[in-house]
Amino acid sequence: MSRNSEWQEEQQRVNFIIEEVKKRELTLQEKLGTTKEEVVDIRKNFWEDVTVNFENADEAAETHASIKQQAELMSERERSHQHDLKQLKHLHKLKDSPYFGRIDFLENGESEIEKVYIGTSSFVDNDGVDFYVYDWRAPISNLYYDYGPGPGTYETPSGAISGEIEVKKQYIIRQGTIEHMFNTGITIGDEMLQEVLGGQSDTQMKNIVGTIQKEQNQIIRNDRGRLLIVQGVAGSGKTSAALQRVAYLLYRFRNTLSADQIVLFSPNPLFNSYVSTVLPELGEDNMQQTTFQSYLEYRLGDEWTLEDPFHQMEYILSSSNDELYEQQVETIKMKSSLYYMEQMDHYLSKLENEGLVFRDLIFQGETFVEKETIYEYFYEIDDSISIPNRLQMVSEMLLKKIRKLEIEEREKEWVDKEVELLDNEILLKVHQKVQNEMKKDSDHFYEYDREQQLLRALVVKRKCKKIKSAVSNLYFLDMLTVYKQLMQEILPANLYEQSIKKINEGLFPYEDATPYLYVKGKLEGFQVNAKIRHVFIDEAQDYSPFQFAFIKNMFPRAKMTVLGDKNQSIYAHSKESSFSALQSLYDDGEVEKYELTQSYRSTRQIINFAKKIILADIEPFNREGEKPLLWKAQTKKQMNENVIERVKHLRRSFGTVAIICKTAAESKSLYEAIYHHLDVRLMTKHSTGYESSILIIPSYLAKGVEFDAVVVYDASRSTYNKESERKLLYTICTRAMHSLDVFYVEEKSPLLSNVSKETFQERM
Ligand SMILES: Nc1ncnc2c1ncn2[C@@H]1O[C@H](COP(=O)(O)OP(=O)(O)OP(=O)(O)O)[C@@H](O)[C@H]1O
Repeated sequence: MSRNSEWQEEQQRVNFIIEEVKKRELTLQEKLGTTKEEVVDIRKNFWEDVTVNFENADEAAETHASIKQQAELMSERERSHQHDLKQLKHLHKLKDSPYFGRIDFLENGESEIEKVYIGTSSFVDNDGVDFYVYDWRAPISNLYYDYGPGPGTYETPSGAISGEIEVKKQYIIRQGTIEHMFNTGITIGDEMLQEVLGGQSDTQMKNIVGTIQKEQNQIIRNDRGRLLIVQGVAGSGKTSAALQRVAYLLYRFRNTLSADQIVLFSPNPLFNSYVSTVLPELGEDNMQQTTFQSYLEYRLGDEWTLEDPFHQMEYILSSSNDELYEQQVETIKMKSSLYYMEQMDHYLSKLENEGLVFRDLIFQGETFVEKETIYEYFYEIDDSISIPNRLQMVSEMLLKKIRKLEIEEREKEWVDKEVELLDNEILLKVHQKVQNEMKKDSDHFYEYDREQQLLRALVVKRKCKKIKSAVSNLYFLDMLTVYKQLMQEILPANLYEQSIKKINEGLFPYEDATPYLYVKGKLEGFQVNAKIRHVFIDEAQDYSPFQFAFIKNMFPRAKMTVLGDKNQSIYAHSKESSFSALQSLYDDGEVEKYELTQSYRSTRQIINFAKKIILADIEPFNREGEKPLLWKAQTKKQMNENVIERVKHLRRSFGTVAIICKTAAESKSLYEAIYHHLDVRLMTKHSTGYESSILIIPSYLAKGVEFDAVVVYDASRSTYNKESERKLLYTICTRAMHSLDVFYVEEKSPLLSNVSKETFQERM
């Protein structure tokens, strides 16, 4: 068949499918209208359609059954309505681009080749027999991602199916028109990827279902194991694989798993919004998204104002002259190790027999129960009972005491005064209550006395509310002192003193938050989240072993997918061994590991430059661009002028140009220096999104995100000179898709000394 007539035939099929989709949309819209009316109708007539009669037990049971039946009918209609709405969303997407791939598959033992078209969701003919389009997550679609032409096998619930793939094709269809069509081999074609990756960056991440690579597909579809670890170089598609994996799991386990049972921990709010459109674009609901910081804040409640990790980061990146700097870094490292957790466990086990610290219980400004008494109560309880259970028992004991106190207090003088201060509304309510009582019981003693009795009880009850809730929430345990004592026991004296000083300054140090919550959980009982079935941790190299262990503990029923790049770890607590520490928390058979070495984001020239910074093994994708430019200036003023000119030039070709500074302080001062000359936007830790434009952004906030052009600001010896900043510099450079410029004053950073001259061009 000539290429032209083949193209025409394919376009005709696309037209046919789109017509069918439109028809289905109409039918569905009509159905949706009817279901909606039905639901409104059921709601309106709910009480008319049930027979309500509570005269005797039989009638009541019948009433109950009738209400239940009616409620079930309504929720069934509502479910069907939701299902149809989702279906409509899928159809809407198919109308624009019904599919992106095709394989012609001859199943062993069959004589007819099946043409399997693959798109973002399935579309079946009216009889429900023929698949016009298969969902990319359907078992048969796996052939498309895992094989080229030749033999292929896919798994189904009833066993493996093998056969021969005769043809493998890819399409780019936009607004119903085939724009590109290729025959392709095992890797999903270079042409297609060139087309996708060569485009301009987006302020929102795109789905990659049309071009998922074989090694990414393994990660997306793996449903074995409890822990899946992905170590992948910058731009290798870890985040993409994670998001498509969420979509896959929602499809594969659609009867038992919903989006709100999945949580993604992401590095910062900007990243959160950057990835938030991928799942809706695939017709799925978004999973829960949070940052570890927000999660800690939520867990700490109002008890503390938590230092944010970026505050810590600013200190680490800009205060190396501080005399306590080394000590501070050492403390952070110590508190993030599993060794610290073990030491804590050891200390906590000693508390079984002695050493917990309590607070006096105060009522009306006076000590009601002394802490020593609470201590005695606690340690008198059988020590075979766990600490959380013993604390509960003490709490109940104290509540009993408070109830007794309540009765005694009613007779006290202070109550008279408080009764007088009660507002009229309450007086009226109590009066009415007494009137009602008197109707039922004529024998009742005097109305006035009864009213007084109730009012006094009410006043005392109100006064005791606070102390009762404090006791129920175990505030009589002095957690902070326990935690301080524990640090004193475990840490060397100098680190201990510094830690105490930091806590006393008012902000709760970030490095203490997880250990503190761990101790609290161990003593008071963990409030675990058993609803969550999958936890995803992106940029996982930035989590400490302690934090991993904590997350595992908090989500006991969840499987974990952990994605990171050891070469991008930028926090003081990060360790190369973080992943192996995490692995050590699982049995060998529970862990699945993958490595991604091919980078898709940046041009070959950018990767060749960046990989020399860390001497890593990265395969660039075959996409060409300009060599990075290194701009030398004699003064800072000149560097700023160079940046302004270059950015103006870049902006003519690119949508988003990011000027990446080392710290937030530097970003701000650059912004102030250049905003009169350039239309720039300053990104801060509070930024949740951006439009295609010129941005100034601190290094650590650019994590996980990408830009058309990156300008590395001030890569001078004076700014980047510590070995610990090597990975940061690498991370910054790998944010660039098409163009990279590095600016410095006088002498470039020694961290660039391994980068060979052939990989860049110099400018003065
Ligand atoms: N199979 C693919 N098809 C098309 N684009 C892809 C594919 N894999 C990755 N990409 C693109 O490569 C870029 C990098 O992907 P992603 O952000 O997922 O990588 P990452 O490994 O999380 O990166 P980093 O660790 O550097 O933040 C994105 O633009 C993504 O769309």
